[in-house]
Amino acid sequence: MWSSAGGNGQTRRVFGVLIRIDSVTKRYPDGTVAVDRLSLDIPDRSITVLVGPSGCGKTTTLRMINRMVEPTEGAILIDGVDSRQQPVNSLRRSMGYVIQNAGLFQHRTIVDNIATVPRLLGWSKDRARARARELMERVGLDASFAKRYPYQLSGGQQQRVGVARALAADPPVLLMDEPFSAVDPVVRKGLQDELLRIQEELGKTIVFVTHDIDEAVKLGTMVAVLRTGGRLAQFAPPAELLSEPADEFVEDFLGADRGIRRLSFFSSAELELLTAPIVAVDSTAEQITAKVTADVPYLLVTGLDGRPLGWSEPDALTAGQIDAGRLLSYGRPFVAGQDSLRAALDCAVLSPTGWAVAVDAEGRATGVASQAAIADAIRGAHAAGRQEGRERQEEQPAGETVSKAVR
Ligand SMILES: Nc1ncnc2c1ncn2[C@@H]1O[C@H](COP(=O)(O)OP(=O)(O)OP(=O)(O)O)[C@@H](O)[C@H]1O
Repeated sequence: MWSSAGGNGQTRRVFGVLIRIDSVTKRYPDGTVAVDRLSLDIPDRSITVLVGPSGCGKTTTLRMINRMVEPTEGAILIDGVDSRQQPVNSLRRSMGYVIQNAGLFQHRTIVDNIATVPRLLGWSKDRARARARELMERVGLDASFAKRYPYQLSGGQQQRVGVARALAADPPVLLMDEPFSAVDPVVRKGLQDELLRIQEELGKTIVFVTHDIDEAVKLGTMVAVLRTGGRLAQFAPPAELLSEPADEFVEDFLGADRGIRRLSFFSSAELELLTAPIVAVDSTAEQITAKVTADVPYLLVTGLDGRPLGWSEPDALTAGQIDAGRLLSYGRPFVAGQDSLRAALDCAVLSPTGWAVAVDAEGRATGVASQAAIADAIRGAHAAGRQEGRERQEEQPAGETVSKAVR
């Protein structure tokens, strides 16, 4: 067992390899090689994303895992057992399957759509429906939707039903094929966040196909980048992908800003915060004067509850009583230790003073950081990340590679 990437700043646990794709090739009858000698170790209880351009073999790979497509060569091992030795029906029951546009049965109510697999397994109607209602709550669907039909739901709501249906028989594995591609970006973000939360709660092993690299980086504990012809270009945790793309293809596929996006994986916990430039709104002129040093071009004024009110030049404060209405905006603060260095940098860039304001979970100011301090922290995090990557690669067998992430 080892620690792994956390899509929302949490450290996730990865327990071992659940699905081993061992030198698998798929050649369709017309001669198309969709997947070419692909080997991947898919870790247990985490999200592995298959990403790549259209036609690179993502769906074929996913379908080979539940034997909707049979490999031409190579083997797929589930928990160490060759999938060909398992009856297809029981194999598929152990793997929930979610597709784009949800693929719901239009003539069945939402509750009965979700209850489909439990009913097939012989559960009574009442028990299957009770399970379906429990899952509706888990995926964030209002109970009042239970008796509606799919056409009476929005696209995003239908996708939630699709996820609930796949989870109904509590399979250890979820296979998801571009499940969120057909919804708008805002709904999509909500569905992604929900999936991370569900994964965190339920500890499923999820194999997720997308052509969207941002989605892959956000969701993946591990990301497999495939190139046309179904060949593996790189298999790595997202932070490593961003910092060390294996070749030009991966680099191009990652797109612009990968340096900035990489900062999402660095915690702000090590960032050095200054508390000296913080003054309470009821401070006396003497107290304010005592805070002023050459290093502090601005003072952050906080309310009596400790929350930031705004920035001021020291001179404007030492002259007399603090007028909260005349302060410069402090912009958007970051939560120290919880948010990433990307968030801290964003705060500094947007701040009228160039300094970022750190707060605790209750929103009380805990310190401020200059852009220079954030740049130092970024250099430190890069060095630590490189070292961690080297150590992990030395310690772990190929494929069993994961690293820490913070968003
Ligand atoms: N049944 C089939 N017969 C012949 N060729 C096929 C078949 N299914 C898929 N292919 C081909 O295999 C290749 C890989 O297809 P696949 O659907 O796995 O790619 P993909 O990466 O999921 O693509 P997309 O992102 O466009 O969905 C493509 O060239 C496709 O045309």
